Amino acid sequence: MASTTLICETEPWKDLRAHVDDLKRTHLRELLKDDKRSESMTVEFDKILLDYSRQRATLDTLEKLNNLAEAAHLKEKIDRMFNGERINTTENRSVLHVALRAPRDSVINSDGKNVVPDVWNVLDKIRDFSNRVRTGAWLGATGKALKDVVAIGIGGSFLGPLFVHTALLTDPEAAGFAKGRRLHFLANVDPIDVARNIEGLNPETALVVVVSKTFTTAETMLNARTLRQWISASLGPQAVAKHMVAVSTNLKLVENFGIDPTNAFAFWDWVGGRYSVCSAVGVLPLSLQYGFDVVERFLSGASSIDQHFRSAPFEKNLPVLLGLLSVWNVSFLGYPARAILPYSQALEKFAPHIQQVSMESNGKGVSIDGVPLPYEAGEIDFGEPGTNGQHSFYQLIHQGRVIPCDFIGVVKSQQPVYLKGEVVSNHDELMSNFFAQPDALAYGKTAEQLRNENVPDHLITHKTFSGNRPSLSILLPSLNAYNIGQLLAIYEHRIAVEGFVWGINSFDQWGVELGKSLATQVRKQLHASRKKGEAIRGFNFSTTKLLEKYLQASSEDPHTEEITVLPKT
Ligand SMILES: O=P(O)(O)OC[C@H]1O[C@](O)(CO)[C@@H](O)[C@@H]1O
Repeated sequence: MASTTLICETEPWKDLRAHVDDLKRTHLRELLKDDKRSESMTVEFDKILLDYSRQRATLDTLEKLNNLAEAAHLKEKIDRMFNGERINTTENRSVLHVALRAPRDSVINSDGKNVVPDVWNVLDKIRDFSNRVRTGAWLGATGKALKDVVAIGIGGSFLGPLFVHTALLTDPEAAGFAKGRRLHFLANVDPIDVARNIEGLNPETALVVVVSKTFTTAETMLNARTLRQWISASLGPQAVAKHMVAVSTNLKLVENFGIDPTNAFAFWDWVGGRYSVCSAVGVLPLSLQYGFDVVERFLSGASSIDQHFRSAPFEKNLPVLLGLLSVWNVSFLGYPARAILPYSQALEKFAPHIQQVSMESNGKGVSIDGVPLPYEAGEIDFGEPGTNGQHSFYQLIHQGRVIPCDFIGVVKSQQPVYLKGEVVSNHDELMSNFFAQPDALAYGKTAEQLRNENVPDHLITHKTFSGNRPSLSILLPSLNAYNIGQLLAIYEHRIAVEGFVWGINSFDQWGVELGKSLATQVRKQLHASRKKGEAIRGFNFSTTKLLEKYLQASSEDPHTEEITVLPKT
């Protein structure tokens, strides 16, 4: 299995390449006439329905994709991940986010050690701490209950928890447990984000959770120092112990920062940042807001998909099917992007989260063995909840670029409304669009149809829709904590499947390092120019001029004088 052969050199890849021409001769209008095909392109697991009949694929395509999975050793790679092997080779780490949501009695080994008891130790500690904060057994320095939590973190230490929080906000059960509490996220190093977060916030009732896997991320650490100052300026430095806690793999740095290690919640280097929402990264802030029991249901949902992913045959395996179809769309049909279109406002932060999971994982240019890829890996993910997206970028999807779409619908609304006298309930209105859009994309509208509708000749080409635009539909039974966990895990594993087939390392992210080190050089220059009037040196003409302009135009702003109290917004 340790082979350096690129997947594009295998027979199944070449076979799929040749097969593209067969597909080019068909139109989705034709493919969708075959009910048997459509029926076999529908899969259900744990009340989640996946319908991929609107993919530009035949049953033959699926068989060929299955051969590709075999050539890529997909099954072995999935097993190696679950077995805790160090599949993140460039960082020499195992990839075990599945252990974060494994039932208490399961055994998942990393380096011969069962990591599940460690996971549950932290979960128990979170259950206890969040209960104490929520019940008022843990109070702030002035004796007040802590009702506002500010989670500071960026990237994976932000986007996943934000997605889950946003999805739970309107879930009636979760909302009931969150009464009187607020959860805020501070991610951007832009001081505007600080200003927005502390607007209307009283440090006496605020708990700051610093979330950083490394505890070295520049943005997070500056924001943490900023809020530490906000707390000490108002309540005194001794208040920090009551008002700041941390989540990290680097407990030494947490202590150096001045946070009591007993108030630090650990995770492990076998959890990638973008796969960390099921660790204390997400579980702590979410438990503080909704209570641990709700979050535990979220973990169970993710775990149910983990088990399905590991054991279901590929033809019934949701993440595997989704992953293989994505490879088909990107590598063979040549579509570089994917639109994630949830028909639920509760999922408004799902696409931004998946953007990181997918694009940081699979945005790679070399194979896992370091060989430059002669094919593109990764895809551009973006999205908006329907129907907002329909009034924004759908025009491009319908008549411009071909972008495979994921339509995600929910059977039971979190907040049903049915007004007297209306034709349908508000949720049915929303879902009418969920059902209509995939067909509009697939079938399009022909000139002949338009003529039959007496559309004037000069508008025929403008109103013609080519159709033949692929999509898939995922229908969830509802959107409670359990289903939210399932949805998350389906996408996490789908993205891993894509990476496994492309033969890349989906679990490192060297690409973000260069920008970070160049920013360090700029930071030094800004300091030297502002404090010592040093000339700009070591940058190209363009950057030098931009820096000069910036320094000159902002010389009046508070860059040189240190402030001790944050300005009021
Ligand atoms: O949790 P940390 O260590 O602060 O890192 C934040 C983010 O920075 C990255 O390393 C790069 O964007 C992400 O992978 C990670 O989620």
